[in-house]
Amino acid sequence: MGILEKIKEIEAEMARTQKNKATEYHLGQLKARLAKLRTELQAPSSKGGGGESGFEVQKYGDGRVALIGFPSVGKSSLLTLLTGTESEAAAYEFTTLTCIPGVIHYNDSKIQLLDLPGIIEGAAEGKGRGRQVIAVCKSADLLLMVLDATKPLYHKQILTRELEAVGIRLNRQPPNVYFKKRKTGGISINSTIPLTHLDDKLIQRVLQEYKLHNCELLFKEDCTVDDLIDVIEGNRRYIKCLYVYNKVDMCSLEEVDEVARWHNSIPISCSLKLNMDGLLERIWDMMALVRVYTKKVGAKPDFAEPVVLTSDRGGTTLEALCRQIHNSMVQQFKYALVWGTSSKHYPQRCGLGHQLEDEDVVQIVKKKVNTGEDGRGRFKTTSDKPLRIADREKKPALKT
Ligand SMILES: Nc1nc2c(ncn2[C@@H]2O[C@H](COP(=O)(O)OP(=O)(O)OP(=O)(O)O)[C@@H](O)[C@H]2O)c(=O)[nH]1
Repeated sequence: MGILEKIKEIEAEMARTQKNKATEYHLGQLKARLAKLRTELQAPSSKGGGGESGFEVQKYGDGRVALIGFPSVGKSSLLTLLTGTESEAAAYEFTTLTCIPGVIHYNDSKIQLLDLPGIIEGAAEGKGRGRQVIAVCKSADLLLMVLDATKPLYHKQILTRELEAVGIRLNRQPPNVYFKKRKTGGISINSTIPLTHLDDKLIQRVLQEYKLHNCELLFKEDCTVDDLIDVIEGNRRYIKCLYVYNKVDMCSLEEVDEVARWHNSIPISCSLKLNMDGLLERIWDMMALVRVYTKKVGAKPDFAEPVVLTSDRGGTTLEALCRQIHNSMVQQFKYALVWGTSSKHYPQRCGLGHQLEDEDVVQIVKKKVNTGEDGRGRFKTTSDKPLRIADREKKPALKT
């Protein structure tokens, strides 16, 4: 029996099993088995896995945003509007067949925007180009789920389910659980808070399914069995998602007003270029990019080209800034003077752990290089020993 058939069989069994206290353990075990099979399905060796030409686009800019949605919802039209990159848009479905990249220039930053082929129900199991599209989605910092405002609302649920099936969690934080596999010592389960959805027996059943006989689990929040499976699988991607309702030019004012009030949702119209500024603002807010302007001693800050930091990739500390400039900068770093909202006074003298905020100005002061005269008439070398004249004469002449 193939993986897909096994998945179908488990899904059917779960659908016909009544949910009650007595079946809870069996259902937990089935969920774990399903998660294992889905992970197997994602493996590059399995049929349809891995990359496909046209989908591997190099990362560019300060962050990556991917457009995901059903066919003909207006993804290509949106890419063209936001980036100026031509992506074929037509009234028929599946116009876009590969990954088309564009760049949004906003607030001195460059954000890569990817137009992807439309996906259909069953994408997670390899229907259409679903697997390739989803693989690209996993590499994005933000997803724009483009939905047709004139189509039924359950489209959002179908897409979310497809993404969940491949381990993408939208607008959620990883469960606060410490999990470590061990070689010996048996299973240790602890929690700092009462668990209302899990008990020892259910946890043991899930661990059994994964053949885990020696491990440590510490729950720091009230988790469900799905959270526990996510923690054990360890390959989940937690991505922010903005729900973009396009084609609102065909909706009534009341409907547009309602959409605008939903959480993480924004109404737009590509045809009428409606709310494009609002969309860019929301993308910017959700990406949470931090622009830092560097400055040399006695000079004005370089406002033309900021160093852009993100909390997801590398963090927003002074250390992350140093690493972005050059890896050796962390070793050379003595302290930094910071002007901006993150500093208590102007300028504030800060260490590597200081958290920077958007539009801060930073002047990095490096440690003194250990060469030259040390002020007492001695020559210093890196080993801090005086350089003898004999040593200096031994040095080879510079080649011209
Ligand atoms: N009324 C209306 N039509 C729109 C809007 N945006 C796009 N369309 C139309 O919707 C159709 C599909 O647009 P595309 O941009 O090709 O959609 P897509 O999601 O890229 O489609 P695929 O490539 O098949 O995935 C085109 O005929 C567009 O003119 C809009 O805001 N309002």
